[in-house]
Amino acid sequence: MARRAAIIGGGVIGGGWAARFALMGWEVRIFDPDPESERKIGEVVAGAARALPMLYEAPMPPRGAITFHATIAEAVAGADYIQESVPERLDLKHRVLAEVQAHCLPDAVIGSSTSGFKPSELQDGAARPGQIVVAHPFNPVYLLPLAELVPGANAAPEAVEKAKEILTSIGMFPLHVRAEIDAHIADRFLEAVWREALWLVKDGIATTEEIDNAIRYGFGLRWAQMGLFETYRVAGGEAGMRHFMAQFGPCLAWPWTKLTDVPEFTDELVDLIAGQSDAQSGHLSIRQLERLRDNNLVAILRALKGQGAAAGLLIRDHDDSLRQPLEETRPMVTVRRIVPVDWTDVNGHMNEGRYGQVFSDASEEVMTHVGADRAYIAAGNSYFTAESSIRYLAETLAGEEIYVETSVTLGEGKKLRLWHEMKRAADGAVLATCDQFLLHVSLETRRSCPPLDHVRENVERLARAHGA
Ligand SMILES: NC(=O)C1=CN([C@@H]2O[C@H](COP(=O)(O)OP(=O)(O)OC[C@H]3O[C@@H](n4cnc5c(N)ncnc54)[C@H](O)[C@@H]3O)[C@@H](O)[C@H]2O)C=CC1
Ligand SMILES: C[N+](C)(C)CC(=O)CC(=O)[O-]
Repeated sequence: MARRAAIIGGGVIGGGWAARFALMGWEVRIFDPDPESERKIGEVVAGAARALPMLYEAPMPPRGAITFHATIAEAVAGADYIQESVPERLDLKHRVLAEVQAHCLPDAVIGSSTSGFKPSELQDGAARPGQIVVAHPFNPVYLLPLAELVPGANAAPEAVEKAKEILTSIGMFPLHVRAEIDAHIADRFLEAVWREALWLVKDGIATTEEIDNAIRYGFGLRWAQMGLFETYRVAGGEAGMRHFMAQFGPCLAWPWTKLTDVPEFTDELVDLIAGQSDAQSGHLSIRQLERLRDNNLVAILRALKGQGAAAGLLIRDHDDSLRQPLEETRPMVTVRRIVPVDWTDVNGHMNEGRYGQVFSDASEEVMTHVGADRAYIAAGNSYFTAESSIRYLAETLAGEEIYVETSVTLGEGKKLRLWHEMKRAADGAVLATCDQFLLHVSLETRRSCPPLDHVRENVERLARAHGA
């Protein structure tokens, strides 16, 4: 049975949480007094359903149901995990948390999305302070894995462990923040960057667009893959961090930054920033910007996944955990996936090279299933493709769900022949076929040779079952 999450407050952040939980197979119950919330969350979920599955090669779990409820009591009933995402006001958060605790299971985890409040401030006066933690996410919650998990001194260790288990299971990276401070780790950092950016605009040094360019063409790219310290270690050359600090440390005493001096938040400053932002991006709607952002994030995260680096490594491991063993149907469904944005070409459809990749993934699934898995390959045996013939029958677009049906048409000694049909999930249309001939090889001699007995027997059994 699907696990149940409750989302209290379904705005930008609550909607993102709802989408991530539902797309990871959780039943989601939402409470938000805004009469428009169902429509707004529907739009966030639609964007998430397009973007999140593109990060994965494995099929996503069946999507959990999202339902809307008239009271907090109804929404939190029976929930394992509750995420509070109401506006950033302490009195409101206290009232909502009290209502949640009056009706939820005593061993449910209650996470708060608060960007700035400390957990002890939220736990203050609570019926069961040990149940409440800060789980601070990043927008868009359905794509960015980080959740700062701040328990403070009062959260129960079981609640912290349970929160880590649940956040990890939905593909997030719970960063355990050991000491509670205002704004946790990441927002403290972001506020410093924001403060400097406001000064630069206010002083007429740079426009909003120039500042964005300074980030996205340069250090923003470095931060996504190495963060700050590893980046600067490399910048110190062979002598590393010590040299970097000796060379640049003294600059901190120079008047390069405004340090903690905050610009006055006047209507004039708001008009200046909002006006420049309109000039920079006003030709695009927020939904268009969200789509652009999501496409770029998917492409960046997939590139990092290919490298097994930073957040990409987390997604790769999560992807592995979502894989299900192949079922011996006739034919076998060897691939089920969403076509990611970075697979399309100038014609706006899936590039022909990616068809080869899909069929290669399908044959790898067959190999794993018959016992020619990673351990078998590491021991020096494998299959190489000797010939494949692909027919491209229909266009395939980014975001479409596809699957491959595979039959073993020949399994005889070192010969293995597979017939793949790639289909569109929406209507079952055949998009492409592939007739693939593989030879078993020794990785030592790089020449063909018979497979080990268990692999040969499995291949022969499948060929008999599937018929020529
Ligand atoms: N927007 C952002 O970039 C981020 C915000 N956060 C945090 O997430 C929380 C929510 O922020 P947003 O989603 O941006 O705000 P938002 O204004 O988009 O959404 C807040 C939602 O709470 C609902 N709400 C108001 N009173 C409520 C009540 N009594 N019970 C249930 N729902 C109620 C509103 O109708 C609204 O839909 C805040 O604590 C914020 O600090 C965290 C990370 C990023
Ligand atoms: C602006 N903010 C403080 C609400 C931002 C966050 O809390 C995290 C984010 O997504 O940038």
